[in-house]
Amino acid sequence: MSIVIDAVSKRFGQFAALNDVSLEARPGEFLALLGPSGSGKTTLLRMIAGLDFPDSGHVLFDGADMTGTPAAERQIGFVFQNYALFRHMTVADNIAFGLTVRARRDRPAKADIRARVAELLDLIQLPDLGHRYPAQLSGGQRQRVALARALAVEPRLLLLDEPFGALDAKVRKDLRRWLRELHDRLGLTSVFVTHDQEEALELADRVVIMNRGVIEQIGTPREVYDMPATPFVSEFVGETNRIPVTVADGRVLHHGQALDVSPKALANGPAELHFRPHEALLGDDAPGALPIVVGAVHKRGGTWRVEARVDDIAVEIDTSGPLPERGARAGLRFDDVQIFPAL
Ligand SMILES: Nc1ncnc2c1ncn2[C@@H]1O[C@H](COP(=O)(O)OP(=O)(O)OP(=O)(O)O)[C@@H](O)[C@H]1O
Repeated sequence: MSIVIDAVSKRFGQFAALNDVSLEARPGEFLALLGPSGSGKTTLLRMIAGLDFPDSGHVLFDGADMTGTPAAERQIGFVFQNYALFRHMTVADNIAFGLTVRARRDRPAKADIRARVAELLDLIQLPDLGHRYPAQLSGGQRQRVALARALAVEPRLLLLDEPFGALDAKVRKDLRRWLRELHDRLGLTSVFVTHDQEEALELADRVVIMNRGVIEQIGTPREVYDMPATPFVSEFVGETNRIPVTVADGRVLHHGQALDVSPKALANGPAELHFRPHEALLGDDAPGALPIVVGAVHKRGGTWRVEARVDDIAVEIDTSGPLPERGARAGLRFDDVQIFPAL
């Protein structure tokens, strides 16, 4: 199923939680909504779910306008971080819940519900735990049961709000791989809210980066990492070094000295150079290079991480080449670099 969010805005009193947000999820796509706390991710998810309604704009599923349709009629599966299982019900009864509460005419026969629950227990790889109570499960197992409960009603769309937020790093990593496989196998369209960039970049086909109620960029994990559209995305996704410069008549100046850097199409005025540690080439302090003073050096994975300073600004560079001495003057060059107008 495809989802279209068309110019959706939502206010809470004077506060604009979503401001003219538009995006599309293609059928079978896994979208991550990524952004800092309060950026509007959950509000947007709730509009898609039908748990809340926009002040203006539209929500379409497969082209049909669902803007005012309540959640119960949207055929959606939800998994929330704090969407606790019913403690007094067994795992099997929890999974069956969405089917057993249906009106009699839509409710499957008891034997069919049992069969469906057994199928879902297999799917979440907990085939023998149907008789247990939630308190007898680990956190990761509970979230898998929550997912099975969401899938029981055969949703067309799966919405997940920080489903693994409360779990430890290792379980989280395992579960997210498993979730991605499940998404592919079942042919779902999924929207996943997270503020963990690693999770978003690893899981999603495309990442929607949100900030203060607007979308800063929508792109593949590679696009948002390698080609950040805004300074916010550059800072929020991955590590970034930022150096103030000036654009003047097609040149990029640092303390009046021209750098070998393309100003792209920027107008004259103050600007900011953004580069990731692996994007700088460490060399000598020749004209055109950004001058640095080398600090500590330490091993990081297969490369060296060099800490350095540009004036009093700390920068970090990854290199596998010859290592400069601490205190040495050196210079940085760039194959490709992001440059944004100063805010
Ligand atoms: N019912 C509400 N009434 C008033 N303000 C609200 C309401 N729901 C959300 N907000 C505000 O809207 C903003 C966006 O909230 P939202 O929950 O969408 O953010 P989020 O990006 O999901 O954050 P988090 O990562 O912390 O969950 C926040 O500033 C929040 O305080």
